[in-house]
Amino acid sequence: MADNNGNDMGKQADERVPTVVADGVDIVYRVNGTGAGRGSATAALNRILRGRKAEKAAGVRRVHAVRNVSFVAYRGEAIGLIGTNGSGKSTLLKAVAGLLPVENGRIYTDGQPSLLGVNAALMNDLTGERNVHLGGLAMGMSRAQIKERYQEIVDFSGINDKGDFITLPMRTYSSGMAARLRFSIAAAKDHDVLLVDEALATGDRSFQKRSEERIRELRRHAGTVFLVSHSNKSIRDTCDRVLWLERGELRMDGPTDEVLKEYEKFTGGPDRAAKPKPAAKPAPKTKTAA
Ligand SMILES: Nc1ncnc2c1ncn2[C@@H]1O[C@H](COP(=O)(O)OP(=O)(O)OP(=O)(O)O)[C@@H](O)[C@H]1O
Repeated sequence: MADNNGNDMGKQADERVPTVVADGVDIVYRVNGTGAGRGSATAALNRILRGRKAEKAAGVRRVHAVRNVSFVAYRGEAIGLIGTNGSGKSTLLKAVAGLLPVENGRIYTDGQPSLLGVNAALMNDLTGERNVHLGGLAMGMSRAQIKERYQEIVDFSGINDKGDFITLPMRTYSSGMAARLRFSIAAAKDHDVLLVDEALATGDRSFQKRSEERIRELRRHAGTVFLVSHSNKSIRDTCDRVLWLERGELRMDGPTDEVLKEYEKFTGGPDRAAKPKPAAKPAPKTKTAA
């Protein structure tokens, strides 16, 4: 049993395998064309040649999205990333995926992280079927593996539940359907580090449940899963640890229940998704004027 000094925790940590280490990470966006010299060739040249000093003069605004964030993630963990809008969750996830440079600090990863965002790019003009193949190849699966998993992916996505949609271009899908397909493709592979950005929020409840189960499975297969979500319920059901970001700073890192308790105090109560849904009631009767 763990004592209050956390001795047991220390022992456990020694046995665990770190998969992501963030060490004092700062991430800064630069937004061009916000002031004088906007868009001019001289301003662009200035930015290239004179670097940081000239940034301000050339109208470059810096947005400091993540500030001095450090944590260690271990194999087999599912970690929720929470925080109010604009607190830096997606930015941090992109940096862990290697898609954004860090300004200061370092991010080390063991294995290949894969970012699965609602915006993860598939080709809108191609059919769902072609996208399953493309997505699979992009994740490093062989053609034979994709063929073998194809039906499983389509079934999991539920895209064909209401007709033969998988042979239609993705642009004809609703946003929820597209998100489901993206998640299904990504979830077909066992990832070293899987980064999920709000993908569960768009699906309906039964799809969310399947996805949560798949996340638990991925964990069992020794990967690490990060899940960004505004649904405290999804976080509770899927994650055993939570990182809470606020204004780019890591405000809390700990067991899900502890962190969510503080977060809910901060935001003024549990989110709507966490509350039991009232049974669907017929709309209140409005007396129609005869
Ligand atoms: N491409 C960008 N260029 C400039 N600033 C950006 C860019 N993307 C995000 N930001 C800024 O970085 C900060 C963090 O944004 P981020 O999208 O990481 O927050 P988030 O916690 O994921 O928000 P949400 O819950 O609303 O999705 C915000 O202030 C945002 O305005």
